Formats: sequence, structure tokens, C-alpha cells
Amino acid sequence: MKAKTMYDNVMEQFNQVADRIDLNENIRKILAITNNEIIVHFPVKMDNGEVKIFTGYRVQHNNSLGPYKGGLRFHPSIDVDDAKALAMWMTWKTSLAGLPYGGAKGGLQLDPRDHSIEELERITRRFTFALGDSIGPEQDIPAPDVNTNPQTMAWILDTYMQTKPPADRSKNQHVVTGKPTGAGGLEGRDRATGYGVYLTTKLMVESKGEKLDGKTFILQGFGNVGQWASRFLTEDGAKLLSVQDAHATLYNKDGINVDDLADHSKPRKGSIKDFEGAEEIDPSKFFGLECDILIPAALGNQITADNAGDIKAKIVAEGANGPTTNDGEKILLKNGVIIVPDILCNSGGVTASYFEWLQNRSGEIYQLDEVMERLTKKLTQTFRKVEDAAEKNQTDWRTAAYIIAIKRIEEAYVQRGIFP
Ligand SMILES: NC(=O)C1=CN([C@@H]2O[C@H](COP(=O)(O)OP(=O)(O)OC[C@H]3O[C@@H](n4cnc5c(N)ncnc54)[C@H](O)[C@@H]3O)[C@@H](O)[C@H]2O)C=CC1
Ligand SMILES: O=C(O)CCC(=O)C(=O)O
Repeated sequence: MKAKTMYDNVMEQFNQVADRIDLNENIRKILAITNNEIIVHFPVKMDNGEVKIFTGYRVQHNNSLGPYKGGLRFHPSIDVDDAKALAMWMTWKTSLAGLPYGGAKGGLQLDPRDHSIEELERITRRFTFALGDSIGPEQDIPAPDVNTNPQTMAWILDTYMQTKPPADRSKNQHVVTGKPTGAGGLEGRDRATGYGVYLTTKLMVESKGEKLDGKTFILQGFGNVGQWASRFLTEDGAKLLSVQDAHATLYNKDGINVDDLADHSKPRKGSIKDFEGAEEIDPSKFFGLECDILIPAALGNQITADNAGDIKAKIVAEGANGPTTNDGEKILLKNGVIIVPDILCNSGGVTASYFEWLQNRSGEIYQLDEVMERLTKKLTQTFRKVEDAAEKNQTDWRTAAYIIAIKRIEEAYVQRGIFP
């Protein structure tokens, strides 16, 4: 049987909740489709003079609550189906967080490790040009995701601005978020997603009447999200036993030092391989390691029916988007594992992006301490909303989060008088 894709999973999740809340039939039809699926092909000259054709995607799922919002990833596996799933998750995430945004996602089918920095800049600029006014500060606002970063956002901003008349250029700073701070970015956006993973994990541990201090965790993905999440968690007393990335799986029963591992991986294009502060183990052992908390912070479809039964952790905190398949989730829930769902767990990133967008729109500059304070308040509120909905509906946390997110969109359509 063909394995389910991320899109199959997100549709199944949506349909289950739509049935459960008896979602208005017309709104159900709208939310089941993506508004726009943009595919662009464009040529770029490589360093050796050869011209290569690249394929880029931007899928805009729904904008009933505000402009489309979501990241861009550069990865060989991204295709229109993945972008559709990731865009839908963004719609639920922004709605759950109470932000004035819809959902989008996109990216380029390439491996950045195959390109020089100069090639990546030319590719990003041509991609931006090809997207044209499909993106825009009040239309669709990209942000970093897998293998993209503040530099990528700065190239997009600069290219987009050049397509506008000189007098209008500075009005377009909020066409992307996650920019470098010198180019209008927000202090704290770099750590915001990882901070949210940390905070929601801590709140979940505490809601079980326990303390984070002394808990052990294992981490998949040591990029932006994984590094910041593990830094905050270890600073608050948790112990990092194992890290897996695309290149290696590390283990140390006495704990892995996050800053040392970050210093090791930085000059190695992000790879954790050959780190001396831990032993390298067989990657297939990772999910079955003894620990209290598992944090998937890499790609989707990692926890499946094949490995969910091995998982010893009692909490799975989804830093990644869509890391758990629906079949994997059923096994986890049956085994009493609590899942902090992606649309809650990793929503610190888009919440901070909203602060960045507001900062650019208002001409203000927010300080790091006020950003972290606002982020903490907003994430805690969202966490409590999901906790209450899980209790009230006697259901798991993902279903509870979806109920809140989808009902908010339904309410918007109904109040606008479209589908009474
Ligand atoms: N950057 C952000 O602000 C946000 C990111 N996310 C999600 O978090 C996840 C990670 O994103 P970032 O940290 O930004 O990406 P990143 O590009 O900084 O890091 C990705 C990490 O995943 C690892 N990885 C890739 N393939 C793997 C594999 N097959 N097995 C194990 N590890 C693998 C890489 O080696 C790297 O350590 C993604 O699912 C992304 O959609 C969610 C919300 C916001
Ligand atoms: O910061 C943003 O706008 C979106 C980040 C993102 O792609 C995500 O939350 O999955």
C-alpha cells in the first residue's frame, strides 16, 4: 500500500474535526481546497557558466482571517503536495494563535549544500522575481523554514523592493519576516520557534504536576528550531541525551552540551557528525531511546506506525510541522503519550513574525525583553485555550487545537454573512 503523504494526513485530520464540530458544509468545501497553487520555473546561471532551471512553489491555502503567511523551504523533497499540506497547517496555526493571517507555504526543490552562496543568492532573487506580486506585505508574507534563514529573507526583501517605484520601496519592508535585524527584522525572531517549543513543553510537564528540571529529552533536527529549543530546555534543567540530524545520531548518557554542538556544526554546514562530546549510534535506535520527552524538529512523517510503538517518551513536543503520521499518532495515544501538536508547539515563530510585521508597519523598533515577554504571554494564552478545549471536549490536544482553529475561521465567514 502507498504510504500516506503529509497532505493525506492533514486532510484526514481536517475531515475528522469537521465531522466532529459539524462544520458548515460550504465552509468545509472552501477549507478543503487551497486557494492558489503557484508553480514557477526559472533559469539561473551557475558559477561555472551553465544555466540551470529551478522549480519553485508557493501554495496559498486560505486568507479569510488576513494575508497569507508561512515559510519557504529549500529542500530536494518539497513538491506541490507537501506545500499544500504545510500551507493548510499554517492556516490552522495562525487561526489557533489568534493572529490576523491565513496560511501559505512554499519553497524551492534544491539542496543548498550543492550551491555556493553566490548561486543561492541568484536563485533566491530569481525565485522572488518569478513570484512577483503573488507575495506582498498585505498579500502573502514569507518567512524562514527548513534551509532558509535571515539572509534568504534579506535577498527576497531587496529583490521585491526593486520591483516597486523608488517612493514606495520603504513601505514594503514587511513583505517578509525573519529578516536580519539591520534590515527591519525583529530582535528575538531567531529564537522564537525554539522558545515556543521549550515553553509549551514546560507547560505540558507542569500540567502533569511535574517539573522540567531533571527531565531527559531526545531531539531530531539541530537547525534553528532544534538548537534554540534545546538551549532553553537545558538552561532550565532538562538533560539532552541524544541528537539526530540528516548526517548522524549522537548519544551521551551524561548529557550533550548544546553550545559545544552548535560550535561544532556551524563550520560544517550544520552537520553534527564527528562531534567529540557524544558517541555516534545507529540512527534506527533513536526513537526507542529511554527518555521523558521526544522533540522532532526536522521534517514531516518521521513518527510512523513503524516506530511509534518503540517510543519511550511520555511527551512528544512537535517542533517540526507534521512530524507524526495519523497512524503513528494512534499508537502514541493508545500508549498514553501526550502530543503537544505542531500548530501549538511551534507557533512561537509565526507569533514573533507577527510582531515583526507590526513593527515594520508602525515604524517602531521593539526590544528583545519586550518581545520575549509578549511571546510568553501569547503562547501561554494559546496553550491554556487548547488545554481547556481538550478538557471540555474530552479529547487529545491536536483535535482540541483543530477545533479552536477551524471554529474561528467558521465564525469569520458566518459573521461576514457569507454562509449563515
Ligand atoms: N524556522 C522556523 O521558524 C520554523 C520551523 N518550523 C519547522 O521546524 C522544522 C525544522 O525547521 P528549521 O529548524 O527551521 O530547519 P533547519 O534547516 O534550520 O534545520 C533542519 C534540521 O533537520 C535536520 N534534518 C533534515 N533531514 C533530516 C532527516 N531525514 N533526519 C533527521 N534530521 C534531519 C537537518 O540536518 C537540520 O539539523 C521544520 O519542520 C519546519 O517546518 C516550524 C515553525 C517555524
Ligand atoms: O514565521 C512565519 O511566518 C512562519 C513560520 C513557519 O513557516 C511555520 O510556522 O511553519
